[in-house]
Amino acid sequence: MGLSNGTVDTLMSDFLRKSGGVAVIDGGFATELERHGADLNDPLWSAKCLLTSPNLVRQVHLDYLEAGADIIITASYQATIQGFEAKGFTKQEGEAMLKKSVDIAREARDIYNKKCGESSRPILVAASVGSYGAYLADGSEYSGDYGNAMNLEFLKSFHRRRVQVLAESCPDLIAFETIPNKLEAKAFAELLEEGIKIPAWFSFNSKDGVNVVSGDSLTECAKIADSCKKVVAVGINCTPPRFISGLILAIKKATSKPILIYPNSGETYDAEIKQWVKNTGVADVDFVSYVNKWCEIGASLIGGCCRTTPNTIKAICRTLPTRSGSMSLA
Ligand SMILES: C[S+](C)CC[C@H](N)C(=O)O
Ligand SMILES: N[C@@H](CCS)C(=O)O
Ligand SMILES: [Zn+2]
Repeated sequence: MGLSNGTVDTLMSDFLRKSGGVAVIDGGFATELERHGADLNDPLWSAKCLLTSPNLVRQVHLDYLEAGADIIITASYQATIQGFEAKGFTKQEGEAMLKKSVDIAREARDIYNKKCGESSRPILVAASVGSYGAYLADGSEYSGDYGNAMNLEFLKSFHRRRVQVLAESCPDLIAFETIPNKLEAKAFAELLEEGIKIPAWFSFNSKDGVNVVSGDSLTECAKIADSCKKVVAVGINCTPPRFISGLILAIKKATSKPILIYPNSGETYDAEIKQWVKNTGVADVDFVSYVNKWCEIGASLIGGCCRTTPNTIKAICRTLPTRSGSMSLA
């Protein structure tokens, strides 16, 4: 079940209450596809699997639900109409692919709920919207540098139809994620005000533990999210775990909306070879050692981003007092 009666205003508070105060987001999606053998060396990155392996996409969603995730994020992070057009698809086919990303996640939820029967829990499907930098496919979401010629209208027009199509596909939420700069946060906030009926979260990334990756002030970015009525949670993703506590404290000063956190493993991404460099990562046990501290200081949605796995999510569920013993996590 989702939360079919929820409105934009109450969706997140109802959901968090029903989840015992802290909800669990899934883990790295694209990197889990890769662990299952998918080759993501492609401008569409994980969205390539919507074309080539929809069954694997569904299976990864199911694996995260089995691991204990309360929120699953769709495969649309790097799915854009422009990206599909560059591959020779029509605009309509690109739009159909966006819808398919939501349909597959909803199917996974239905399958899982059916299996759980009466012991099912509320589960949300969050439609991912990655940044313009993700579409560029050169790791720009870790620099947030779009050049001096970039402007608000360009970003709004780049994302507009994509956001509309995803919203019309009936996810519970839109997850604007790995937002690297203030201009793009503003573009997303303004697009939401153009009649989008689905609530959203804004999730930024940082590489210094203070600012967002472009160097823009996290406080200013979080304030943009705070001012937008459609935004129901604000936080950080795809950022090393060691930076998270400080970032939560900074966000808390800018908003009283729920705070979400889904760090990566701490490894570094090499966009040229499209691979993670395995030198600075933390093991699941270290990642999870931070989780209760993050909750104590104010986070209420916790999961993992790139290079975390269903095992990370199982470990998060085991460590949360609100979850321990509430489900079997074999
Ligand atoms: C969050 S990054 C690892 C996503 C992939 C990147 N946009 C690329 O295409 O290389
Ligand atoms: N939801 C995306 C985020 C990439 S930073 C993924 O997990 O692949
Ligand atoms: Zn990530």
